[in-house]
Amino acid sequence: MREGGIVLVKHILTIAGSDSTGGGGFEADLRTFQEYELFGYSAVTCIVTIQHEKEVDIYPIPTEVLDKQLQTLLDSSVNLPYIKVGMLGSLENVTWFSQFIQEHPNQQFIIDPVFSFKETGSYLKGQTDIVSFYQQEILPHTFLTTPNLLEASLLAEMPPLTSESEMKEAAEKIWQLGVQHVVIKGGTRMAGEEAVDLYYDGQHFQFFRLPKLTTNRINGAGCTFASAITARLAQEATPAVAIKDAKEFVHQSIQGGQPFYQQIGNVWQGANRS
Ligand SMILES: Nc1ncnc2c1ncn2[C@@H]1O[C@H](COP(=O)(O)OP(=O)(O)O)[C@@H](O)[C@H]1O
Ligand SMILES: Cc1ncc(COP(=O)(O)O)c(C=O)c1O
Repeated sequence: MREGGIVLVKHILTIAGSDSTGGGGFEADLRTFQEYELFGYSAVTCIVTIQHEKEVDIYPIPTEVLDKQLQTLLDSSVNLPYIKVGMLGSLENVTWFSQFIQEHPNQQFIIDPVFSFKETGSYLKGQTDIVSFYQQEILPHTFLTTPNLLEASLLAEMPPLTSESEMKEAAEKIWQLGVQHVVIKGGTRMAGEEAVDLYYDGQHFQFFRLPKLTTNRINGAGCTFASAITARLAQEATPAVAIKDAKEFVHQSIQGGQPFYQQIGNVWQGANRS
């Protein structure tokens, strides 16, 4: 759309934490939105720092500050129909968000339930309560969710998922919580040569497969995948098309990943520029 001589772009919001390593969090989301030529906004939920490659500290933003960020954005004249949500960072923030999502029935929420860290394999504090808030209060109001294999087993209350049939069973259980579209990321955690993701809309299963890349530059892959899906939805793609495009986008971003630590590096969204 044009206004005078100016091209007007679509606007999109992420509610997410800051990843001080630069790879994940709202930093990844905004870089992704930019590649899709969308005007990205962020409301910051927490700041994550990592010392000596293993000590993860999460500094949650107080809920009143979260409220004020969202008021600033949602009171404006811009339209933000699609909102991506990443790490909320504390049980207080998860509780706050449960209320927020229910008060905004006209927005479509894409929820990436971030419960654990790839860098260290550690989990968020208060994990059991956090998972039950997602199950009972958040997912029933969610348009699309993108758990990884670990998060899917927690949400579906199943043992670790090791096969495509278990992914299907978990997707059905998560869908029964009330979310409209479920995407389970098999990623590298699933055995085999392919990075397999599963989409379920309550009726049909669809697998998305691409070759597994041999690289450790994968920090931010989950955030990039969910924000690319949100970007394509904002551009009016169907969920199946949005997932297919996002899968190719994150694949390119992993392939063009940049070094950070010796053990793990960061995905680079700019690798999608031809
Ligand atoms: N090594 C890899 N090669 C190709 N695709 C990958 C690789 N690792 C992850 N992916 C893909 O990246 C996306 C994010 O997955 P994953 O890294 O499992 O998420 P999370 O960051 O939430 O744990 C998925 O589409 C997954 O299949
Ligand atoms: C704030 C924040 N959100 C999300 C993530 C998850 O990143 P990924 O996309 O690798 O799952 C991280 C990882 O460090 C993070 O710090």
